[in-house]
Amino acid sequence: MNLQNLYDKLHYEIAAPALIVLTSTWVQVMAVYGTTLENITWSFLGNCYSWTVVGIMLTWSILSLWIPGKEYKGPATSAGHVPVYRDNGFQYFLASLLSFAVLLYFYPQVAIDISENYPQILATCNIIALVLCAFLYYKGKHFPEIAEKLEKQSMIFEFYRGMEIHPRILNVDVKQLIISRFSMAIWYLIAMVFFVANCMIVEFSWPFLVSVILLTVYLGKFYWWETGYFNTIDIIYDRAGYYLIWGCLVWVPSLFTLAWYRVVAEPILVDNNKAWLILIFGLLFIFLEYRIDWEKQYVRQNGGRCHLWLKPATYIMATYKTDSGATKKSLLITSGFWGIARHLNYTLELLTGLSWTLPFMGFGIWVYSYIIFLSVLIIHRIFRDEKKCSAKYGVYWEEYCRKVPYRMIPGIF
Ligand SMILES: NC(=O)C1=CN([C@@H]2O[C@H](COP(=O)(O)OP(=O)(O)OC[C@H]3O[C@@H](n4cnc5c(N)ncnc54)[C@H](OP(=O)(O)O)[C@@H]3O)[C@@H](O)[C@H]2O)C=CC1
Ligand SMILES: CC(C)CCC[C@@H](C)[C@H]1CC[C@H]2C3=CC=C4C[C@@H](O)CC[C@]4(C)[C@H]3CC[C@]12C
Repeated sequence: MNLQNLYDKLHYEIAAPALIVLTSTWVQVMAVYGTTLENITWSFLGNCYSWTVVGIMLTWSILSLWIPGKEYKGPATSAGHVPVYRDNGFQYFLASLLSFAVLLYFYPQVAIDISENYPQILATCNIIALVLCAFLYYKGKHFPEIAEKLEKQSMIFEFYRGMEIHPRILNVDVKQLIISRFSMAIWYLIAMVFFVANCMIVEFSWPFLVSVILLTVYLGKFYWWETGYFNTIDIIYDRAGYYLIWGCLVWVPSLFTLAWYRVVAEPILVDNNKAWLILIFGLLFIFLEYRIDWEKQYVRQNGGRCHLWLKPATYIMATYKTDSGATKKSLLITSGFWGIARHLNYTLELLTGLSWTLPFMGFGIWVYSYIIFLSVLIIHRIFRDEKKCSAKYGVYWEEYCRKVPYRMIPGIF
């Protein structure tokens, strides 16, 4: 067996089933042992409370995509299909923020109830996610809406990877619903709820508030730029399978919220002065990340005829061929932040995640779970993205890598 065969065997036959088993087990272990809350119990089927909470969140997310409003057309797939999204992300964010705040103001006990039912909420998300992934697999296998080119693989791998790129159910784009509506909102709801529960069980804490403020600004930024997210590899290339759908329905509300869950019933150890410093740096990181994503959009929209950092923008005019054989042009920016490192936005993503974790220093390794996972995800993503860019742009990508030799930290990596 040569190296390529060995890699394929590992990738298709071992990694995917192993990840399914490991991640779904980890979620349950963490829900029971990841906190010092006293009344934690667990049930594989969830309970009435958890089904109500998840049901309301799902209905809220579906409604946001059903109400009439502005549309955004995403990039065409290789089969020429143009996905259509609802362009009301920021309104959805503001409405969610307001509703959570009103709910917590009039019914603060909900914070304790949700915190104590957190394992059941995850169990409920898990059931919904597995049923949805099975449905999407069946639908994509037997009734795909768009005939995309697809390599045949083992059933487990296809379930993990997914079948369709842009599946729709009841006229709703499944990826927009699950990734950018449900998972981002439940991430936020859980963080807010743990903050209020901490105030009620222990006492009000500025460092905890700083952490929630940073998440609020980060998610606000995400929704402000939501249509930009429809141009990323998750949306353009990845299929709606276990990785994305289970990941966003279960992994995001569990692992991404673990730091807050760990400290929900504990007095916070970091002092207020450190918390202010973390807030200043965290806001700076979020702003810089936004600015990097913005620079790419700005230079490309202006066809390169613009300034970055008070100087004319520089770029490589790359050409590439589409699946239908047509030749197209695209800019690879070599000035501004894109001239410093090829994935500086990922560096800032990590620093931002770290900034809302640091207020919980002193509580051991649990609170760093998200940042450890994100580091692995991002390194893996860099190699996936570069493979994609190298195949798309060929010599132009090589030229870009020569001009901008580092990926995340100039001089190091
Ligand atoms: N919290 C989390 O779990 C994660 C968050 N993120 C965040 O999501 C956001 C989007 O991420 P993502 O789409 O992965 O990454 P990028 O925004 O970095 O987009 C990568 C794409 O940009 C284009 N590109 C690459 N280099 C250049 C250049 N020099 N000039 C112009 N275009 C270039 C290429 O696409 P093309 O085909 O258009 O040329 C490439 O595939 C980021 O802010 C990131 O930090 C990402 C991963 C995980
Ligand atoms: C099943 C698991 C082993 C892995 C699941 C991974 C997914 C949950 C995540 C993969 C990519 C992630 C995201 C990418 C970009 C984003 C933009 C950012 O501004 C907000 C977060 C996110 C949407 C993020 C969400 C989780 C992933 C989809």
